[in-house]
Amino acid sequence: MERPRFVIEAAEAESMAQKSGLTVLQLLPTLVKSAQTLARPPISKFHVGAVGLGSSGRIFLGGNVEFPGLPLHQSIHAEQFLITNLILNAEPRLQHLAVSAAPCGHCRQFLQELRNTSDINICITSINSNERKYHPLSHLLPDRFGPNDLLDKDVPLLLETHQNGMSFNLCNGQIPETENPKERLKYAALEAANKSHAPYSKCPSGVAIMDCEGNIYKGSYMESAAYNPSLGPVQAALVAYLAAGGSGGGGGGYERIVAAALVEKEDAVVRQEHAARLLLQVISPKCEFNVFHCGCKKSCSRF
Ligand SMILES: O=c1ccn([C@H]2C[C@H](O)[C@@H](CO)O2)c(=O)[nH]1
Ligand SMILES: [Zn+2]
Repeated sequence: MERPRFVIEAAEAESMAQKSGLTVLQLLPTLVKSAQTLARPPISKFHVGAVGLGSSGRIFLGGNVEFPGLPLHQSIHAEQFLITNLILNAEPRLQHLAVSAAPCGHCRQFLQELRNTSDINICITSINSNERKYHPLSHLLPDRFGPNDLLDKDVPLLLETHQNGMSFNLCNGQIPETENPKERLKYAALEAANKSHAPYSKCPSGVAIMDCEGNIYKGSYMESAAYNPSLGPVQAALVAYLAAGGSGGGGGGYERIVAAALVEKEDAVVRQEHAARLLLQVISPKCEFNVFHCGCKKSCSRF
């Protein structure tokens, strides 16, 4: 069987639906089983699959990822994988979501970081096997606590364009052309940090990881208004790695990650360095990890 992919183009989604005599909205729940096969839950063995339809008509898949040897809160929920997948593909809006199990409170909260969350419609396939119904997220999480409680209305939310203005002192915001793998990795992490959603702590960060073939995968830190459901930058980079098939499709595959770079602000009140180092050390003990500090806007004191 062909391995399911993490993104289905709009035209292909239409033709898949047509072939099955379904609408695209009816197609989403039928893809949840494929999404479940993409999950990596070696601890729980509980495969969660999430399938999202974006405003571009593209379909995105996500699965849960667990890390033996680490605390459970380092796990990536299928819904978080899915949102990260949308970000990787610059999808501006999530409209419909089909999931294999009821989204937990943490995921309902994480989804509040999107604009107009009440417009996101969710179908839970485990409880609606005969009658596939979508319900608005507001139905699953009434009386929400979210970005509006803490931020001005014009602050960009998740999936919206972020430009955090982080730079190293010489690059002036420009990414130099370079063949040097370490430099490429460092600037990839800077790019990821500039797209990070960190409006609560104002401590954006980004990670880039490199596999043994020299491929680079970027991940941006994403905060939640409720803090704990936030997703770390290494997790986000691992989503990029897994979604690109970087792990070779097997069980773990993280030992193929040979180098990683983290970019965050100097003297940041929220720092990723220690958690990132721990996670990388456990999943890929030989991975070389470097941390680069930089300034926001024009000021930069190091590197
Ligand atoms: O909303 C949810 C609830 C749980 N899980 C995952 C987390 C963990 O890997 C496993 C068991 O909780 O299921 C999700 O992906 N999404
Ligand atoms: Zn969850």
